[in-house]
Amino acid sequence: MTTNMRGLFDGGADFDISSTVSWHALVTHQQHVYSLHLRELFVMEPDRGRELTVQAGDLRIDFSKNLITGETIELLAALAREAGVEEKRDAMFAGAHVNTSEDRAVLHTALRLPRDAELVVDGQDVVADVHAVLDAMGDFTDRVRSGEWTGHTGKAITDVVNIGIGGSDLGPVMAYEALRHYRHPGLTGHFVSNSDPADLVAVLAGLDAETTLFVVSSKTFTTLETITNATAAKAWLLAELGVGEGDPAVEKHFVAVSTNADEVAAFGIDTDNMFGFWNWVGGRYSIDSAIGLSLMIAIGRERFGEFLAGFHAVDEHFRTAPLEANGPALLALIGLWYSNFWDAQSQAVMPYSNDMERFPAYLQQLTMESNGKSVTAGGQHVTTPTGSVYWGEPGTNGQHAFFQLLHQGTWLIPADFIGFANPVDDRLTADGRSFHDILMANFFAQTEVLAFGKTADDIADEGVPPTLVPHKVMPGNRPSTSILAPQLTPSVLGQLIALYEHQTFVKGMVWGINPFDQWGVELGKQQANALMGVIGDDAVPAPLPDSSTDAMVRWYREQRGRKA
Ligand SMILES: O=P(O)(O)OC[C@H]1O[C@](O)(CO)[C@@H](O)[C@@H]1O
Repeated sequence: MTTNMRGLFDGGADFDISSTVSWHALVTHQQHVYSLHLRELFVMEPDRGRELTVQAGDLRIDFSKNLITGETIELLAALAREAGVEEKRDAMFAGAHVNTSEDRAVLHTALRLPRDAELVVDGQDVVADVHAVLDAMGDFTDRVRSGEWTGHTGKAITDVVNIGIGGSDLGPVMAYEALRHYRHPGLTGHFVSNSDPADLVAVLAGLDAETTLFVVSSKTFTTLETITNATAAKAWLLAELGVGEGDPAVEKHFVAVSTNADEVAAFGIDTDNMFGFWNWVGGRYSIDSAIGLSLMIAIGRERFGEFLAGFHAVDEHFRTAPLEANGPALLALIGLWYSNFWDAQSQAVMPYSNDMERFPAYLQQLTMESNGKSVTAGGQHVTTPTGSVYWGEPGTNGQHAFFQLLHQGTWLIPADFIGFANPVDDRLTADGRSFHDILMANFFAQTEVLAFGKTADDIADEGVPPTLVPHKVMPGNRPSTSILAPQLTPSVLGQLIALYEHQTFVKGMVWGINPFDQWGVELGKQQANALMGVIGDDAVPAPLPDSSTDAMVRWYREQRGRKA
């Protein structure tokens, strides 16, 4: 396969997804589905609960409570085919340069290939490279977990601080929290990301430098927040240990995860203690690369292997299942159905798992940094809305906060519910009742009530006063997808992440955009650097171009005791 995929991914300057036959068919079809309520759909198709459920690895994905019919799926699959989703998927897996604006392969799927798989890209044996790094991570992890790796004063490590931001933080912290049950009992993980010093200060306050290991995670090793935090952490460590800059103590307490060996060395970290990855791993697709080092230290190399195997199971499903029965593809296409044909602007994700609290935040970067684009890969302005706003909270907490709007508000907000049959531990009961059963009863109840609601007649029949009836009507017909798995294991977490990675890809491919670059975050970084000089300088700044920023900056300088 050629590595130059510009033709396929640019789609040709004339290709406009909203002008395709399938798109027009979906516009017409939407009017038909709009006239039906989920109550009617379940009467017309009594077995749709089973028929519209797809198995992807261990994930049981029930799409039946969506505003769809069998025909909707056929039309959406036709749209995906017209957009070339299958060819683009195959090209991505094969290592083609699908990230056209940066001329890079996109191979997070290679990070979870088994050791005996084969993939050579641009002359490089990718599988061998991946497993060499995994082995190095595993060896290091074993040494830290066993106490063989010690700090400068010979004490075993008790605390691991991951310093990173964006994809170099959200994946590690989300997975560390989600896999709480699998963590090493003698090691505590901490995550510092924000350039607000409060983040680092709060973490350092509870730490003993002698037993702390910092993992500085940054693909580029130039990210302002990460380098600032790492520099401050190094100064803290040196002061706490009573040694000076350049002291070899740093090597025992700082390791790096990066693609940039020069910057790692310049920072003062021994590149023997650097775990590498490659420019074909995007930041938001990197938790399964060396960026997962702090997670591997927490859960051990075997569990990390299971985590990767989970990703791979869903990769294989995505790669081989027909679109009509393909979990990630359907999740994407039904999401796109709401964005583009029902004017839905957001997508809620509700994990019924407290340990998955950070999953919605993780998905925000994955989906919104990927698909928040308004030009196509070929540089044309898109003709359709793209990237939804992802948000959510664990159930049941969300029920007592924003579910009111989901049930009776005016916006159409499709929601993904994620739940597990078995808790990772069920030691506590409430009067003999399982906590977990209470949690899951709520999961099932919410998806049921969102779909079917309660009519004015039913409410009146209960003797509710007529003036109160309209307030109590539950319209129903609110779509949700239920994603269930046997248990939140490392493998299942990997499967869930891969599910959302691939749904993000499919959406991007239908929209014709490049989900793998993020040019939109650059200008803000440059501007912050420019303003650093303005707000921190002794000299009174020259007038700034706009009166709002100018007045704010002068006010800020005054507050900080600087000349305004
Ligand atoms: O790992 P790095 O290079 O520090 O980048 C951190 C994050 O910054 C971004 O580039 C956006 O600013 C993300 O894509 C990335 O995950």
